[in-house]
Amino acid sequence: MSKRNTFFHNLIKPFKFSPSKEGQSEVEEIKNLAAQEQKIFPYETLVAATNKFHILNKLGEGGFGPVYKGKLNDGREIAVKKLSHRSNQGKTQFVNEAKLLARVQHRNVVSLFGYCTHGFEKLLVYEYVLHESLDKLLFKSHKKEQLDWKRRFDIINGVARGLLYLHEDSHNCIIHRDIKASNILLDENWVPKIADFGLARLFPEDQTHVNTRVAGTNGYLAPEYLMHGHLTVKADVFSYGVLVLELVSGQRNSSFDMDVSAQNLVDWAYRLYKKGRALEIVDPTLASSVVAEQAEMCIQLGLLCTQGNQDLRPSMGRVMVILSKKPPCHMEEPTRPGIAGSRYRRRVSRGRRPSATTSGEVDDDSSVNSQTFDSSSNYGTNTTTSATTPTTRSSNTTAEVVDRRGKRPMQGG
Ligand SMILES: Nc1ncnc2c1ncn2[C@@H]1O[C@H](COP(=O)(O)OP(=O)(O)OP(=O)(O)O)[C@@H](O)[C@H]1O
Repeated sequence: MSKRNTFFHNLIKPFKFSPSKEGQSEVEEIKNLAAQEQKIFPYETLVAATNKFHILNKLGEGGFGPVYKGKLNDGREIAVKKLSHRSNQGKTQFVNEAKLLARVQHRNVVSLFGYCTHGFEKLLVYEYVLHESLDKLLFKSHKKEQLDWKRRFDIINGVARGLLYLHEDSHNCIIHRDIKASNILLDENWVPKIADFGLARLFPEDQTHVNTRVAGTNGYLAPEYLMHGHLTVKADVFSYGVLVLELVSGQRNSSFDMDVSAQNLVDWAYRLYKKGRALEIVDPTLASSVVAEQAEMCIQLGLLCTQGNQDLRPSMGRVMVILSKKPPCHMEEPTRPGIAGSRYRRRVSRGRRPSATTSGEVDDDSSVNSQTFDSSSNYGTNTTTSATTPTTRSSNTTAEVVDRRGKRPMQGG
């Protein structure tokens, strides 16, 4: 090769992709790159770490499949999530998405150590988080005492920090879409860690799934997301607000029964707040530990986050500013809360459009027979969109990495 040709060859070399000089496919190259970043786990390593995915190592089963506890040779404890086989997503894209998520690093977000593909199997490898998820402590009368006010306030702060990171400081803006007590794990120092972030990226919607389900998490869904599929960071802010009020009150928003005249916890809190009696929602278990000014501030903050008008909800940046101030701190007056949505797994028949009620609930009596609440549909994805436009795939359907105005640069599927 002449000097001149060598020069051009070197110039274009880095842009050559598939197949490369060594005959590597694009997938292999990505695999090798990831391996260098130590993100790929050989299947055999995970089999050994979990004792062949032994039932005794099963931590539980969520919407994406079973989760197993494991221990690596280097001593690290891991949680291995075996994704169920519903996705028809290609391997390359799965690897790319998993790589993206594995770069998300924050004290208040569960670390994704890496991933593995093996035949049809797709697995995610997380850091193991010692304590149970928040819901298992907060809503169990014999356990909630472990969560005194300081711990709850720290959790409110920690989750806000984690969400701020996902929304504003990670490589892409990541909208979680499924913030709820069961997705907050607590480590050995009670540091809250947001789990299940970005999982919808690994399970993009496709036409065949669109008409079969409405994903579901009770009581945390922002009304505009539920009713119109309108997804922005403010949907997470809404769910965060519900979580804050749950932490202060020890009550589950979805199964609230403290006051028959109130529709749910958020509504109850708002009514009492308007009467100047906000502190009445505070969990009696906190009687000896609560700092009243902080609790008052958190209630107002929770109400600001759950306002029906998403434009009035604070950003997570503003939430952090509020939380960092010593009470009493000046805050906006919360306006009417939106009614938190519930999503149920149901079969939506083609051609039949469920109507959305003013409460934000999707009213579809055709679903009654097949309405089996099932967290396995819990991708936090296109609930409303699929419910209202069952045969098309909306541009909102798979987005949780979007820009701050709700547009998404990357398309799954
Ligand atoms: N990194 C982890 N460390 C320790 N336990 C975990 C970890 N990730 C998940 N678990 C446990 O595994 C179980 C299943 O978790 P998963 O996140 O799959 O579902 P879920 O949050 O319970 O339900 P859903 O999918 O409906 O949100 C839960 O009991 C959870 O506490």
